[in-house]
Amino acid sequence: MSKCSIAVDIGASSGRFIAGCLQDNNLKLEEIHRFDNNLIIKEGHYCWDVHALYNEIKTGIRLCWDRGLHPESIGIDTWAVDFVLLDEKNRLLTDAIAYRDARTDGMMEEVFNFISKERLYLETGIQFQKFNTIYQLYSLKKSNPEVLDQATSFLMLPDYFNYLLTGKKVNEYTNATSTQLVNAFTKKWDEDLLDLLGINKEMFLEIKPPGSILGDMETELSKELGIDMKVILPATHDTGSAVVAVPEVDDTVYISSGTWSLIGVENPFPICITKALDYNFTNEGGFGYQYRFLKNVMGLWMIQEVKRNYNDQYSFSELVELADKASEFRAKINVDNDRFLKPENMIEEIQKVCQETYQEVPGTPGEVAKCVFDSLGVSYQKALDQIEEIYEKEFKKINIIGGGSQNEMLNQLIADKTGKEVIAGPVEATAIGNLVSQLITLGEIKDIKEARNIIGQSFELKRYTAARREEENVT
Ligand SMILES: Nc1ncnc2c1ncn2[C@@H]1O[C@H](COP(=O)(O)OP(=O)(O)O)[C@@H](O)[C@H]1O
Ligand SMILES: C[C@H](O)[C@H](O)[C@@H](O)C(=O)COP(=O)(O)O
Ligand SMILES: [Mg+2]
Repeated sequence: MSKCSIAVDIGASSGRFIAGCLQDNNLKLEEIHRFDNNLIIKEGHYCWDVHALYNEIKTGIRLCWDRGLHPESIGIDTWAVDFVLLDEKNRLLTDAIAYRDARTDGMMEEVFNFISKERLYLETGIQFQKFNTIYQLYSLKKSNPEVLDQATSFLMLPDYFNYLLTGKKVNEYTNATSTQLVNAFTKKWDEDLLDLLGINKEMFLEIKPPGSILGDMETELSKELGIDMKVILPATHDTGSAVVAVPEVDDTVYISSGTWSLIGVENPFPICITKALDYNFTNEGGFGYQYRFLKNVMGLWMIQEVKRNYNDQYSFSELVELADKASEFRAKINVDNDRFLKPENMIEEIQKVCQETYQEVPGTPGEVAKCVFDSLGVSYQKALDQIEEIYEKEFKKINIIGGGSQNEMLNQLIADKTGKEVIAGPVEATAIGNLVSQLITLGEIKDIKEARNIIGQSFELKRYTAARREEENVT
């Protein structure tokens, strides 16, 4: 009987608990639990409800027991950059403040007083997003320096959940790189940089690569939940796990399409050249010490907020249908403007930008949704052009993975706009990448090459070619 594993994939909009095992060289999935993940406000800051999320993890483990499953291991992944700090008694010193919180406004510019943007990029290879951990910690140093002094453990969110399950504290490599505090070449915490910023470097823990076995679940917890499992580190940055699940990476640009759209390529070395800096590409750590040369595009966060602004009156597929019917609507916006990171009302923000740029203002839900999808397409095309400029080559395929790969209209739009073959799926790429990383560690799968072959034959992949080639300028 082949060994089974559990992937806990907690994205910025929802979490899922998926069991997976090999049957006749196919990866069979069983969804055990799914839950929403919403920002909460604590003491004036946007936060993640880590207690509620940990309870969802325990609920999922109990449900495995109820279903008579006996998984060998469990692996947890979440979005990047966010963290908690523990004191010497392992008590929480901070809330899990979210990357969309305003506490990092202006912090990046202040950090440049200590280290130039160019040097920071040369050393870390990480994109400049105002919410990177480095700027969150700098903000904390300014507002509550005593908290940083008391901290003995810096744990990113998957690290924290792993600690709650096992009592062991490490930092996993792929997620650690998203902090912009790991040296892209040594793959270690950049202690010179931490000293430069006056951030307590003692609290950073050993960096462990994906595939590492962290340990067994704490005995008491196993008794409480009825199951004992190994905790294995997948690429705990969700996009790192998603990229593992790209069935064919050669000659392929991937778009990990969820709350964010992460558009990039897998690369064996970091690309820290000026053009990559100017275009704000990142070199996040990947499975097997590959690099994820990619760019963040605002993503389907925008349609999530539009859906919320309409009081969830429309499902995602209904918004896509309405957008498809609003075919005459043409206004487009720059989705990567920081004003879309956390506006009061996304619909009104989109309408304001259309007014400011003297374009037709979207009024109906279909027009609003079409504006979002068309504008995402423009941003994807721009990023693709930049990737091909830096690589000095044309990529043949685009593989869209994640929940957004279910958006058939957007898939076709990307094929039409780029003229490339678009492959859509797997939908649950992050959980699948998480699972195969565990199965490789358990010896069920030989390596990532074999894993990708198995994924390619286990899941339906839809293909789109250009119905019509579109040439448009970015507004
Ligand atoms: N049936 C559907 N049709 C079109 N788009 C969908 C559908 N279901 C989900 N989506 C898109 O997938 C997105 C969520 O992707 P997912 O990978 O689950 O996000 P995350 O991991 O960030 O929580 C939603 O914001 C939505 O735009
Ligand atoms: C804040 C980061 O850019 C973000 O975590 C991104 O890297 C990411 O992984 C988002 O994943 P989702 O599944 O939440 O879209
Ligand atoms: Mg996700």
